[in-house]
Amino acid sequence: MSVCFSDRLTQRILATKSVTCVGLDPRRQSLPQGLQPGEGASVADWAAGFETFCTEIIDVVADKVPVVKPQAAFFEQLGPAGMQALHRVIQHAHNKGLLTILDGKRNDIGSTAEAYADAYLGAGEASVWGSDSLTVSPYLGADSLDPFVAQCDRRNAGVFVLVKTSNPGGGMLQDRSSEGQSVYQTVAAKVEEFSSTRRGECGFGPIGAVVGATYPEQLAELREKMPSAYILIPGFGAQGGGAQDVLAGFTSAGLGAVVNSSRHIIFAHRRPEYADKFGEANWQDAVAAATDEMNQQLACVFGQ
Ligand SMILES: O=C(O)c1cc(=O)[nH]c(=O)n1[C@@H]1O[C@H](COP(=O)(O)O)[C@@H](O)[C@H]1O
Repeated sequence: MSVCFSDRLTQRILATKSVTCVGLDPRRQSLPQGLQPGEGASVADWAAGFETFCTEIIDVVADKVPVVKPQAAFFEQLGPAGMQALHRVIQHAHNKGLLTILDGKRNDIGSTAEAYADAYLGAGEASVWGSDSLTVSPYLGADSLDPFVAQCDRRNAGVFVLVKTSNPGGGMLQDRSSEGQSVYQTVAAKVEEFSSTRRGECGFGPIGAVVGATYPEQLAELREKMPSAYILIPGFGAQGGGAQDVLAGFTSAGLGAVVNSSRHIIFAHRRPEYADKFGEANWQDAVAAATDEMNQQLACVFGQ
């Protein structure tokens, strides 16, 4: 890959006029009936169902959004068959021109983190996964992030470091203060340090941050503290975040962030407002409608 991750993301955002990230979180019990393999099905049957589900979603949203975020956990639940499905889902997204954020929230001590970085962000035959970017945890310290940053440099990959997560309990650690600074502020400063020396043409670097839509005040604060970092904003839709909550994450040109929604888009056929209109058999149309709706709700970021 010859172009910086942040520039590739920016190009896709401008081309699609969308800041929506569609989260691929396949859950057995929520799959459309037609894709549920039935009683006594093997994990391989479920993996096939997940793969069909995710690739069909990709086909629907490929021209509507810049990026998709497969959540590794749901594929890992299915063992090797699930991991192979995940691999093919990532490839399918790339074949359709989408960027990928693999949501694995990985990390370990530096020497092991190197293996994670190589596994998920490596290139060609060296990597089974070859994702464009990966979510990573900062809780083993700055040296644990170095291998991921090195991989960003080597391969023009990207990472999103957990800074202020969307869940209610995240504050237990992230809001803790010492020496006048909270943990999330300390992590944000590190992210900015990494990205500020690696800015692409768009003005942002490849080391991004995760900040939940459920914390709009902190999002505004963190946008200011990390002017060089792309922000992945989860928590839109099913977790209660709305367009007004995420506005502060963007620059006046509508750049610098992408907003993830998983359940509200991929299982839109189960939402009352779409269930009657499309029915379960037309779940792909519900995905398209929910994606269009989110794009419309977020169109305001371009006109701030
Ligand atoms: O890293 C993430 O993507 C993430 C971070 C965070 O703070 N909160 C959060 O919800 N996520 C992920 O974003 C997705 C949210 O899914 P929905 O609540 O269904 O939109 C899930 O895959 C979560 O694992």
